[in-house]
Amino acid sequence: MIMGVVLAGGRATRMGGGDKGLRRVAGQFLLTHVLDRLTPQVAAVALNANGDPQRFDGFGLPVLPDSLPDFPGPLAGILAGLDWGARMGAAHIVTVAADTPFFPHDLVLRLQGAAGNSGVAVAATRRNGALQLQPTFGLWPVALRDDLRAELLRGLRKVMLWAERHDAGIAEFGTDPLDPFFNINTPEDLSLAEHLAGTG
Ligand SMILES: Nc1nc2c(ncn2[C@@H]2O[C@H](COP(=O)(O)OP(=O)(O)OP(=O)(O)O)[C@@H](O)[C@H]2O)c(=O)[nH]1
Repeated sequence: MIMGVVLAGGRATRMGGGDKGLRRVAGQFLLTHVLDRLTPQVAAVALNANGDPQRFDGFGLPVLPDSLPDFPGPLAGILAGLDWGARMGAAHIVTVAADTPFFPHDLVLRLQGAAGNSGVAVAATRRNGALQLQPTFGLWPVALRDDLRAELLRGLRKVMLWAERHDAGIAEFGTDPLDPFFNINTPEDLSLAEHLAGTG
């Protein structure tokens, strides 16, 4: 069983603070766009976010604070997702970023197809021949959660470094007509997403 976890624990400094997922694109929360893509692909979904969980009440989903507070970066959110997956009896989780509204409808299937013996896979695209890794979009076995906890405590902060240590497979996605991992960091990105949502 694969569960989905939306990584929404960032600080959104380039956006001016607050929750990027609660910004609106085409009249809907960014998080709603993300959930519309993720929910059909997994058995259940949770949000990873710190602070007051009540601001997400309208989504009716579990809100998972980082398992290790004060460890900056998305790895702490992935660990929170793995701990939740373990409690729910899942074998794997798939993580997605809360600021990426157009990610592939076949993300989970393609990650499963790319995973090697370790069961780990991450998404990527290619630009001018070079692989662009998208490690916040990954398939992670719940059995690796104690390994991740130990690595975080040792100082590991980079998702891709942890993925490489577990021989991550790479699921490569096309970018025509749109980079599916276009993510929203600034108010200008939000305007562009508004335009893309209208034309897409
Ligand atoms: N749990 C958790 N998730 C994080 C943290 N930092 C980033 N993320 C998530 O990682 C993904 C990529 O985040 P970024 O856009 O690089 O960082 P951000 O904090 O959201 O935005 P900036 O502050 O503008 O860099 C998003 O899904 C974030 O929610 C963190 O400290 N904890």
